[in-house]
Amino acid sequence: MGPHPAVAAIRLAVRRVLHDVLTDTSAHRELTPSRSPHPAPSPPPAPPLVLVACSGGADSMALASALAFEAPKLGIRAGAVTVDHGLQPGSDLRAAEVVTRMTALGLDPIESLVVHVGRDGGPEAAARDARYAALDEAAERHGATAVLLGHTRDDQAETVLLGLARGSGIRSLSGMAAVSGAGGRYRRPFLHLDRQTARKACMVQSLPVWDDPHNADPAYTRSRLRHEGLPALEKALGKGVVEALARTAQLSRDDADALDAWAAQAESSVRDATGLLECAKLFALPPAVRRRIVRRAAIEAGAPAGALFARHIEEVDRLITGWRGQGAINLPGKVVAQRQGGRLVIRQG
Ligand SMILES: Nc1ncnc2c1ncn2[C@@H]1O[C@H](COP(=O)(O)OP(=O)(O)OP(=O)(O)O)[C@@H](O)[C@H]1O
Repeated sequence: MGPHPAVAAIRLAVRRVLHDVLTDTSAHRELTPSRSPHPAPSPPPAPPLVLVACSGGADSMALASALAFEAPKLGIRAGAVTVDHGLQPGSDLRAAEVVTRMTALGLDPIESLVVHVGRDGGPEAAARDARYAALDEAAERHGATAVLLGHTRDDQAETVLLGLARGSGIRSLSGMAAVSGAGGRYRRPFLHLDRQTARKACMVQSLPVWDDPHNADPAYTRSRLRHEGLPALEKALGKGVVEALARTAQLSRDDADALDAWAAQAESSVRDATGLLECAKLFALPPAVRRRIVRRAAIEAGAPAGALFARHIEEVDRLITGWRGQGAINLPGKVVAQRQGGRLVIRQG
């Protein structure tokens, strides 16, 4: 008898990603030229290492179990990292528990990292920044080829809804990428898998899971969305809404990539000989392309991307499309945008 369908599903998802990782690694090796004209026969390359980022929750426990099962069959070493944010009493005990569970799965190396969570951008963003910094550092130190994250289709649907509610365009509707980070380090094998499948896979494999109290804490926006927003939407629109939102993410990502490429190409044609942006030429472009050029120029001038919102760009855009002698516009990062003699000048003020 084969494995339970939920276990088969998580293993297949991980196997696919491991194949991608292997393909990318061997392509990279072939592309990396030897420095010496007469290279000495090199020792066989060490088997690649893939780490799983595990919180002890159902999604990443399922992920860890599937990685432990699939990696050896492909000659890949499999390890794990758990991050202790130190935000709840007993978080150190939980981290130790995760290490025990990862050891039982046969993963090696296993790391438990304690991080300091600051305050920038709110509690969720600060914890995430600290976590990714720790994961990056661990990946570098171990020379890991990839780090697997347990985000599911449900997480993706939540991310799309959060983007939609912010009103900030299709880039934020495109949610999380299946591959991201430096050199495509982060991989999300479960992005097309629903949360229930991961939970079920843990249950049938008798893997104990830890339910993060933050996930149920109504103080967190994502938690309210998970426990109130999405169920209400499902009630009103039907069960397929999560899948539809995840599909929206993929479609939006493709559209956003195409528009970004268009804007990058169009940019040189709207600059004058001195490199300044010409308002008449910008005006002739479709708004989606024009606003992207404006945004890129603002970031180039020093505006932090994370603090630059759609309303900022819209206001600068009005210097081009609704010119009536407006004054300079202040942007985050002390960047100033103004219109001067038919040119749009964006620079540090
Ligand atoms: N403390 C942590 N240590 C290591 N990895 C983590 C930690 N928290 C989150 N991750 C990684 O990020 C992914 C997404 O985390 P997030 O908190 O958004 O989702 P989650 O629903 O809590 O996931 P899970 O059920 O796996 O805990 C996790 O699946 C895991 O891969």
